[in-house]
Amino acid sequence: MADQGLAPRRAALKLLEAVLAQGRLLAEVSNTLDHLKAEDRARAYRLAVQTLRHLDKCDRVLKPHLKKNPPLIVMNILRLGVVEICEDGAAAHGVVNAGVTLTSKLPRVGGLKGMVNAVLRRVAETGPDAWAKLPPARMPNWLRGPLVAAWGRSSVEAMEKVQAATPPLDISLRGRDGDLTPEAVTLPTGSDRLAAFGQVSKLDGFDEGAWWVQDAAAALAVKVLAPKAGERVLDLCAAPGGKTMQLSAAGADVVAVDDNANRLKRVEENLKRVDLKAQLVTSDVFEVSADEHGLFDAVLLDAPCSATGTMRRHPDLPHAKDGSDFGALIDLQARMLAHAMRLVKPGGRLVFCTCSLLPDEGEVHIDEADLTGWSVDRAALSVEGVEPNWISEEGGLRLRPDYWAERGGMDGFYIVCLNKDD
Ligand SMILES: C[S@@+](CC[C@H](N)C(=O)[O-])C[C@H]1O[C@@H](n2cnc3c(N)ncnc32)[C@H](O)[C@@H]1O
Repeated sequence: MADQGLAPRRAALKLLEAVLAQGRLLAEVSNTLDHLKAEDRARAYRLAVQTLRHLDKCDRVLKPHLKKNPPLIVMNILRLGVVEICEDGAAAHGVVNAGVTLTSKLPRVGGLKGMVNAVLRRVAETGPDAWAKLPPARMPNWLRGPLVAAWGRSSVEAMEKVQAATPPLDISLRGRDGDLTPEAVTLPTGSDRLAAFGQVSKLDGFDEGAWWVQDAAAALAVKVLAPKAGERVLDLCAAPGGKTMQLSAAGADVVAVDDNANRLKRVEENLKRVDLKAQLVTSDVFEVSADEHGLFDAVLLDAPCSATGTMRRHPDLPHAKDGSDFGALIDLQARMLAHAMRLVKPGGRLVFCTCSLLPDEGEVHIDEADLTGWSVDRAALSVEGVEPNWISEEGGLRLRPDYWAERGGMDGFYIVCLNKDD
């Protein structure tokens, strides 16, 4: 790292500060890297992601060498050093020098450069062995507690093991005849997976619009909905449009709604690239009325949620959040579900899903919803590749990062299909 300059490290520190001190998500602050050349940008982002992915493990390696934790900025310099030495196997002298130089230039805490030097030297001696013996990084307690209560300790440990690895890239093909790189393997549910990949837009078939990036778990929601050609389908909370593309590719007549105009623009761009169509509506879900749009054969509601199911791809999330906004999200999901149910034709169906690992954002909604005139459609879950133990008591699909662990896991998701009486 050091021999490639300090700029990417400095940028990685800024990203870590934004996540750990300001509670911002990496996606919200990645534009702070815009001034860097592409190679440094990628390196800075990767360093920040790796540090966040292994944060608890970094701290455990550092603990024996620290009398007390230094200020956050210095702690983050040490954490970056641990990741480079222990995870990346970088040459220690370069990492130590970089850590010392970065610390020495900091206002007020520059005097800690001697401590940084001593600690990183000790990490270079004993850190890699300690690193190899440590269990995967644990999630922060605010999230680990509820997940252990929901799924049990050993399941959470299995999730943490999957989340410790860089996740593969999942792809949905526009048609099965699409041309993809030969390294891709087809998963039991039909998504394609690449274990290693570089820049996504440089992969075979991207420019031709042969596929789009979509986690295999996320792709299951539309498979459960099973759209038929010509059906009118309402896609609520549609951006950035992975599910919109699936619906349109199946030949459905899609109305896609999102209240975020910028994100809906991405749906437009995505549809254009893959040469698919949908009617795009910038609107709050609660403003969508049967008077204006009629009733639909099927409605897909991919409600805003804690996104705790996506942590293996977004390891910043558990460190940026503290769960304080989840109550409001759970309430919003319940109200959205009730509204979406009003937009389904008699005899039609509704798929509700969230990329959350918390039962309060999934199973509990179905347990508590007023389902008069509706039934939970268990048969809809008979989708290729879905395993029986993924089906939950109330008839939804519970997907977890530790499923398919040997293949690289999957996003956590909850998906349920409800049928409206005729
Ligand atoms: C989980 S994401 C949807 C992902 C999308 N279905 C896909 O497959 O690519 C949730 C979306 O809900 C949108 N959203 C949040 N609150 C909304 C509201 N009240 N009305 C409409 N859209 C909303 C957000 O802008 C965000 O794009």
